[in-house]
Amino acid sequence: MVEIRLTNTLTRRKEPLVPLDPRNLRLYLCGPTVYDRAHLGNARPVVVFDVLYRLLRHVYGAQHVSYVRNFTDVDDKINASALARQAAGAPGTLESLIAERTAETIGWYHADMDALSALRPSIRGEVSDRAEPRATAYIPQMIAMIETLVAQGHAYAAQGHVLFEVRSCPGYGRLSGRSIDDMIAGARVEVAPFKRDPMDFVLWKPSDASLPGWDSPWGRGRPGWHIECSAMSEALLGQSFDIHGGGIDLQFPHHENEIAQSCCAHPQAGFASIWLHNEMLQVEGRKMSKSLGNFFTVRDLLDQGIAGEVIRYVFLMTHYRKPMDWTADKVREAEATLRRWRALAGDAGDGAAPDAGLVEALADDLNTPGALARLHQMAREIAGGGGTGDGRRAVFLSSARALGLLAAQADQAPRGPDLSELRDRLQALRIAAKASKDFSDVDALKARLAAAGVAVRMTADGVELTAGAGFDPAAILRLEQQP
Ligand SMILES: Nc1ncnc2c1ncn2[C@@H]1O[C@H](COP(=O)(O)OP(=O)(O)OP(=O)(O)O)[C@@H](O)[C@H]1O
Ligand SMILES: [Zn+2]
Repeated sequence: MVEIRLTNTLTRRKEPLVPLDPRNLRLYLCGPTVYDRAHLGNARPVVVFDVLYRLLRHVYGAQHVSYVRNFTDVDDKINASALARQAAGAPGTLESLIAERTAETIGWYHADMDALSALRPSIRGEVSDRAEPRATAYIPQMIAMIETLVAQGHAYAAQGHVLFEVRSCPGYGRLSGRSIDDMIAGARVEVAPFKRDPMDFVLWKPSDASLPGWDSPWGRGRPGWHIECSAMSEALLGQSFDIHGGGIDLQFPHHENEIAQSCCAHPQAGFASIWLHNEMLQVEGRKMSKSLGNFFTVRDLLDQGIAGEVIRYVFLMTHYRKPMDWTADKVREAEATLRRWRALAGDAGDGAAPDAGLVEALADDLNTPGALARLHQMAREIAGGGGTGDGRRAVFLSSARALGLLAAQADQAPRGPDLSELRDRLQALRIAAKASKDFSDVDALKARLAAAGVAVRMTADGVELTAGAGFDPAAILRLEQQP
């Protein structure tokens, strides 16, 4: 079996991946906060971890890999953006504005990441909403974990908040490699009267009547960001799992705090064995970020006619542990290469095993530049002729596909009817209607879905859409394009 080696941020070494359970290799990636389109930087971890996910599926088998990537759909940035839209005159309650926006953003995220040929997360190979948990669906688990931390003396309640007491956690700072005192000196920690120590961070905070909130032992409130991932990873992957990932910007404080919470709640468990972090996509030497305003979205590039596969290739050109820039030269190189490679692969058959040298490059800490170099070499050999052309072309094609490149046209076209965006929209309208007692928008969308051959079933926890007889994809497309 191929030995996979990964650089573990926790130990700062390249280490062999030793699965806790080879029949269920478990991977958690911190997903997006859903209030806006993903920018190109947000797509880098998705592509990097998709390469890892594909490699794990190749080595261990798709049913033996679980990949969970969450949606953070409760967050102060989401609240602030909904409040701003309300202030600008958008109709509806804050709750309905938030529900609409998070559902819409999740639909955009899926469409954009699908365009980059990123496989959807799955649990033991099964793609479902469970593999992409929304934080708001796991509030009871978060409350239970906070209660455990309070009971074990690692957290305290004060003025409607619950704070994690950082100095109660022996290994705190190990992931980021800093002492608590250095962190206080270097970080912009929020000093607040209810904190015993400025480093203590929020597990739970109070919500006034105008903000989303849930009942808890500490009053109506909402979770802090860090506890979301600790609770969701435990619920779906267990107290110990193999790999936890994200961008390097999450190393501190988000991941340091996740470790503190999970390891103090379950001192006998290991939490994540390997911490894997991708470096940043930069613009003129600075991280591309919403707050700096130096960003463009994946959708902007797709709309300019740059193929998702080209964006993916540009990411693969740089090793994940190095910062990178997006340049027009790289785009030209990717487009020319992919055009040549498609022509070379021609009608090669599917199903060959990928080249061992390429798999070896990926197993060596996801060396994607090395894997691309191997593909270039294979392409030169095929172009140079030689008798066994067909077999070589089949290996070339499956090797490119191991990297998520040269997908079959059928894979790129939407597979069957994807009704998730419309389902999310109907659900958002329904939440809004419950608040406003005006169901006319819900009824109108239901009628249009029925006319397009879609059966609608409303249950206590959600909406189910199924394509029935008379399903009309063109009508669905028109519905999707209507605001
Ligand atoms: N410039 C970047 N390069 C690579 N990864 C990034 C970049 N910016 C954010 N990420 C990663 O994107 C993922 C989603 O993060 P999230 O939705 O919280 O974005 P964000 O941090 O709010 O973005 P921003 O920093 O622009 O506000 C995280 O894993 C984060 O590390
Ligand atoms: Zn997280």
